[in-house]
Amino acid sequence: MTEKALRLGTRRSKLAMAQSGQVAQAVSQVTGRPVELVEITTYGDVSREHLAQIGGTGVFVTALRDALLRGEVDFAVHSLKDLPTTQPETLTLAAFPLREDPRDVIVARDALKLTDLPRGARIGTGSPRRMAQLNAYARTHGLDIETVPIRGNVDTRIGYVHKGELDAVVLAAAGLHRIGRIDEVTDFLSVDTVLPAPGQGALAIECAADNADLIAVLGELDDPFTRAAVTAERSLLAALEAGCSAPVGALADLPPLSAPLERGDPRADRQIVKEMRLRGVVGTTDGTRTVQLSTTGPVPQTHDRAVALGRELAAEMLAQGAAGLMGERAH
Ligand SMILES: NCc1[nH]cc(CCC(=O)O)c1CC(=O)O
Repeated sequence: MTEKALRLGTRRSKLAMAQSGQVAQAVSQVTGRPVELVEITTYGDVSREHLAQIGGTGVFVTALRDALLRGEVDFAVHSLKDLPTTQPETLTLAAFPLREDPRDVIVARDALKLTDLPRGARIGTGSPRRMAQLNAYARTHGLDIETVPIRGNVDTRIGYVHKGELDAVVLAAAGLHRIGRIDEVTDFLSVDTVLPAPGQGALAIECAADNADLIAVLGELDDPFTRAAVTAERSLLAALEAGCSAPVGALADLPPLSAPLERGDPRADRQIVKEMRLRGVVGTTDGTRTVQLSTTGPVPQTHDRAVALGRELAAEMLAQGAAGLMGERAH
């Protein structure tokens, strides 16, 4: 007997199709059921011009969630960094699969790295978070660069470099990896230089909150460390009351080791490493003022502890004046 296919609702952008396809394969493997992609088209897909005005990625998330709530699809895959921090009660994030590389990267002309860019180099990014941190880095490291606001999908953005309109653009490693263009990266930016967006590099698999059977099978794709990390990062973002386009960077990862690793050292095993470091940053887009803090402790073992970790770091950031740096928004 052939089992009925599970329906995965997806946007039709190249990135969305790539990540939905990858998750579809994984889900089909754990469930033994075929997974069928159902393309959800929104006004935002039809008109890029209007997307800026109607509110960025929010429209896509809303359209996917409407399809889930109407029962037209069984589950959906989101780029976590594009997902609002408020979760509707009727829907559940059933799995956070193992996170992809969370770093931001540069695609530059002539294989240039960030520190090789010539005086006056123009770097394209529409993200106030990236602008703030790149400009702050430039100020403290004697780099003379200009951040230029751009928008559009990954192809469009890389196109600015190929056409010679910009010296470099900033993108997420994860997106390039998923669409098979990671080879075009000319510099992987250290997270000490640019902290990624909360949830960057992670996907979230969402389904109806009352579908216990589906939640259970999707849960097999969940990576507990990824879940703890992104929950803390998104809690930090929510506590800073920042919109998705605000200049907030956050990353929870393994803390640096106090001593170099030897071959066979058990600390290399993530199961044995029990510590997590959470870092957060906010700054003005011109890079003149930033508040960056970090905290290290045991990997939170429950949702509530991960949420508390993010809130605590946000509270410390607010106490150091973070709120005053968050007035700016992307256009
Ligand atoms: N805002 C666009 C977006 N949303 C998710 C990704 C891919 C990276 C990810 O999944 O975190 C990107 C592209 C980018 O920032 O370069």
